[in-house]
Amino acid sequence: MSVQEAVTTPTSHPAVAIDEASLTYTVATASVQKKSRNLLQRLRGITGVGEQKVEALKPLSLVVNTGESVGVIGTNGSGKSTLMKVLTGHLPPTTGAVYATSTPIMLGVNAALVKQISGHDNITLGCLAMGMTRQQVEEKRDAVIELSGLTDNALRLPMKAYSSGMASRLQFAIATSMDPEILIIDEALNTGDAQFRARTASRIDELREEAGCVFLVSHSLPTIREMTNRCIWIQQGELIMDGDPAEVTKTYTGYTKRMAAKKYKSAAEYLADVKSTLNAQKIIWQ
Ligand SMILES: Nc1ncnc2c1ncn2[C@@H]1O[C@H](COP(=O)(O)OP(=O)(O)OP(=O)(O)O)[C@@H](O)[C@H]1O
Repeated sequence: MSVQEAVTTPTSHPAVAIDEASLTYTVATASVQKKSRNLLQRLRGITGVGEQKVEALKPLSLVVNTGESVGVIGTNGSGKSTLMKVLTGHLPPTTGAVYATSTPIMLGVNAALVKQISGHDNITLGCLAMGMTRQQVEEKRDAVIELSGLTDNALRLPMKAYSSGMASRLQFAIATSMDPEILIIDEALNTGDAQFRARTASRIDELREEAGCVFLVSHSLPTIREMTNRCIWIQQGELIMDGDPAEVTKTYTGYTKRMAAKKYKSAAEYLADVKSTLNAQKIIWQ
């Protein structure tokens, strides 16, 4: 769907428009004399520093509307995180552009929480860091605590005493306390237990209802099916499929099964077949 179409459809309001965005990393590499055979010789033979380009994301266009929660799937190294970093503005696209109605907030496993201070203090710090006033932090505190599901005792402990699941819960609760219009969750949910997953699912629903839009990057296909209403499959930096989560995850499994069985030729043909049916979005500005 184009932005033009999206705008003219009464029920769709684009929250994010990715217009032919691509990303190529530049990596510094050591230049080595060709004759070197073993590691030591190769190290001795280093003649200088070169550069290597990694095309992590090929030009990709996508429009996501408010109220959509989009699952992002793809095998390791397929470009999912890179796309999310381009969305949040952490990485400027090499070509193309990204437009969003507000700054997308990334909730990732590495989001900044301070291990040495208590959960309570992390709530204060995290909320202040997201731009809340002290008064807003106090207004939100109970809701954050409730969503985290952590006891007062746990919240008094320094975060270094938390399990990874407990840390994820708190991180999720802090990050979503802002009611961000566009929220990106990168793998953060996989460490939670069933009870927490149910809470996050209902919080994601709330965000969607509050006219937000959510991107969820995950290798857990049940999580994607449970929590999203649209799914995109990225492979080798390209958009392969975009549609209903049940259908996309099923098709994707067809690919991963071939890869796991080392049927590489068949997997490549399957991928090309699926991609050929993609109705690629093109953004037309009015
Ligand atoms: N900082 C970087 N410098 C150079 N290349 C990078 C960098 N980060 C990622 N890449 C490369 O870009 C490609 C896409 O990586 P990306 O992290 O986006 O994949 P991903 O789909 O998120 O993978 P995973 O599921 O393993 O997290 C890979 O080939 C990777 O090696």
